[in-house]
Amino acid sequence: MSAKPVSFDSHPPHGHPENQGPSTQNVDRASTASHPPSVKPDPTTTAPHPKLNPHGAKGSEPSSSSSGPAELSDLKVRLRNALRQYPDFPSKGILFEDIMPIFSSPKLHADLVKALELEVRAKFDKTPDVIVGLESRGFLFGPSLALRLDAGFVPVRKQGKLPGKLETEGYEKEYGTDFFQIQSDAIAKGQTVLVVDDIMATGMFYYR
Ligand SMILES: O=P(O)(O)OC[C@H]1O[C@H](OP(=O)(O)OP(=O)(O)O)[C@H](O)[C@@H]1O
Ligand SMILES: Nc1ncnc2[nH]cnc12
Repeated sequence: MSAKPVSFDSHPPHGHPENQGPSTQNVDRASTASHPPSVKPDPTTTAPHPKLNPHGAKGSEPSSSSSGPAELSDLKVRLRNALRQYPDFPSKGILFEDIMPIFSSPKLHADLVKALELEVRAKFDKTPDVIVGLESRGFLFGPSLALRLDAGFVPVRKQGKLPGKLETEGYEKEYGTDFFQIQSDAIAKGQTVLVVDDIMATGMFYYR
């Protein structure tokens, strides 16, 4: 439905040409479910998209009466503060953003799904028919978001994992090369698709 990635975080991705400086997050702060992070104002929060349609297309009614731009920006602050940074992992020069503290907390996990739903509804005037999740960490986000949007879920997997007729595409990553595959009949002609993943690092997969 869009060739351009929609970033949950409005910072350019790590390693992207627009983001060669140090991380804007606290590298030495470790937050966990049992030690929740402090909430700071989010200077990167943007105004709601003009296409926001609260009564629009399929499955477009957010599931909470308190949802909206203010709730979304609050959720983004909490989620960003839950990330943990590991410098020089898995190799020197990489700042690894660990998303797992979000999933170890039921509250943050619920916040994440809610925020993704609100973001999609704010960004697009029609919800997607299919959510495509990229292995591995895209699988943490895709199925729960698909349920919230009344969409199907289709996996894109690393080479050699899917049976049947496949489409294959190679891509460069921040620390390596890999191949993605999808089943050829997984998406029907005319369906709108939203691709979901955990993080843009170099953005190579999206921008090439
Ligand atoms: O912006 P890019 O440079 O393209 O990098 C981002 C990609 O790299 C990671 O996948 P990876 O295959 O390393 O890990 P995973 O299997 O744990 O998801 C991450 O999950 C993104 O898919
Ligand atoms: N900097 C990074 N942090 C977390 N996951 C990644 N996958 C690729 N680059 C990454």
